[in-house]
Amino acid sequence: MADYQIINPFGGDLIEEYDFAGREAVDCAIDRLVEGRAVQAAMPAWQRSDILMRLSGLLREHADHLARLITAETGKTISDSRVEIERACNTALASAMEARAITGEALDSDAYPPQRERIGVVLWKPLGTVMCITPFNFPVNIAVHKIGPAFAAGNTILFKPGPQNKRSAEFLVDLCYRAGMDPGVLQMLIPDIPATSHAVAHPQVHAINFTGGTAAANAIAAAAGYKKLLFELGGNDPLIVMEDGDLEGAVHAAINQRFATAGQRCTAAKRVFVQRGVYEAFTARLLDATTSLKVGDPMDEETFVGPLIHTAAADEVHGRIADAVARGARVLSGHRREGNILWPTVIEDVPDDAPLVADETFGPVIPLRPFDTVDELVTLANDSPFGLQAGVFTRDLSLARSLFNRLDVGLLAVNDGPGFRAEHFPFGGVKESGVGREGVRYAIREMSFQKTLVI
Ligand SMILES: NC(=O)c1ccc[n+]([C@@H]2O[C@H](COP(=O)([O-])OP(=O)(O)OC[C@H]3O[C@@H](n4cnc5c(N)ncnc54)[C@H](O)[C@@H]3O)[C@@H](O)[C@H]2O)c1
Ligand SMILES: O=CCS(=O)(=O)O
Repeated sequence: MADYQIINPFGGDLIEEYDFAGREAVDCAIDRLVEGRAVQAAMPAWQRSDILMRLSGLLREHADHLARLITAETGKTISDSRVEIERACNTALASAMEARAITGEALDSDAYPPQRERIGVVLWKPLGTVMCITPFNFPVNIAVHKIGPAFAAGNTILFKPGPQNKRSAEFLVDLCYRAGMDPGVLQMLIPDIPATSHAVAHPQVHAINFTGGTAAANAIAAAAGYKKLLFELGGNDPLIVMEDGDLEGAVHAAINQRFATAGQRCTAAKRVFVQRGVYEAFTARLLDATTSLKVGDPMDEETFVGPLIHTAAADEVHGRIADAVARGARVLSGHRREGNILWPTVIEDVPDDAPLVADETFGPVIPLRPFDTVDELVTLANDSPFGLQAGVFTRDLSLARSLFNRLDVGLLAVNDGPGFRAEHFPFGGVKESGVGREGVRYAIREMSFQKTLVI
């Protein structure tokens, strides 16, 4: 039997099986990427920009095929997959724009004595070879968020997608080649864990750009040694509804940012805090909206909630809901399961230390938590090892400003949910949500170093 089987999360049919790459294949790919540095060094920025622009066009041209590949391998609904490809086109386009705009700065030595009559010209240079490791949930857009900026910065790239995403990843790499990237500049491999660690530790790999969970991040950090690490990790992001907030907007954000992608998104609204005065009204509207969502076949254009990625994931989320109920929580809607599909679930009275809310729960569950004061809210929201993003619905700008200062997050969206993301905005968290920033311009800087010429 092959090392890995790609199973369709909806229906369970076998899509493909394959063997993982071993250490020899890793060494071969890295040798190729070392040679490919000369290709990048000889290429002017405008040519890199043109290639990324072509990639954006190719992604658009093949959007339907790519969306279907993503849906088949992840169970993400086809409408979600289409949104992902639209985002990936923008990410490639933003990488093309930024590739031309990488600029340094000039410094005059006369700012401090002694007088030296010198000028420093500070430029951004590529790190060399960057290994990009991606998760299952946004297999194309997250990959483009890594490959686009790494290429724009002038690096060569070793791309390791999630094992479930082999087909969409191969198609993406083929589009990159068709756009004009040299195979010496981009190599894709899916090694087993020991061979992945070998690549991570390899002295010719200068940086790891990783998106995924804490366990893998810890293993990568342990293997990497002294090299640049860019980590985009998990979240337990709060959506906050204040008494003066737009309830309709808040319900819309909760539904779209928790039940889409079956809740398997780092920035999903995983905890919903509602101020006591509007708790009942918000809950009633949320339940109304939840029960009308179509659940089922992810290839159906009308489906809003499809399956989780695999049976173990569905077992885990289903088990956490059952555990919360055993601790006194009340299910208001959902908690039904068929195969890997979990019906969108709204639940209240979950104890704050139940794993359903204390840990990152990757599934379509909204735990409602009432609160009275802003101080109480801030304590609850910050009581997490994670700190990715947050969203607040309020008309009070001074409150928004104060929450911006007090919440431990990388982004606060006002009158939107924590799932807000524009591809060119800085993206990343604090605490265990990660290290460094994505968002095209910021990712380019993360995958570059500053070199200074003194004249
Ligand atoms: N912050 C973000 O931008 C962001 C975005 C998407 C997902 N995520 C997080 O990713 C997680 C879900 O994705 P997942 O289940 O694919 O994550 P995962 O950590 O299991 O896997 C991510 C990638 O790491 C690889 N990997 C696993 N173990 C490894 C090891 N020991 N050494 C090297 N590589 C290893 C996997 O094969 C995969 O390619 C969630 O925690 C989610 O919050 C974060
Ligand atoms: O899992 C999250 C990735 S994104 O949608 O926030 O970019």
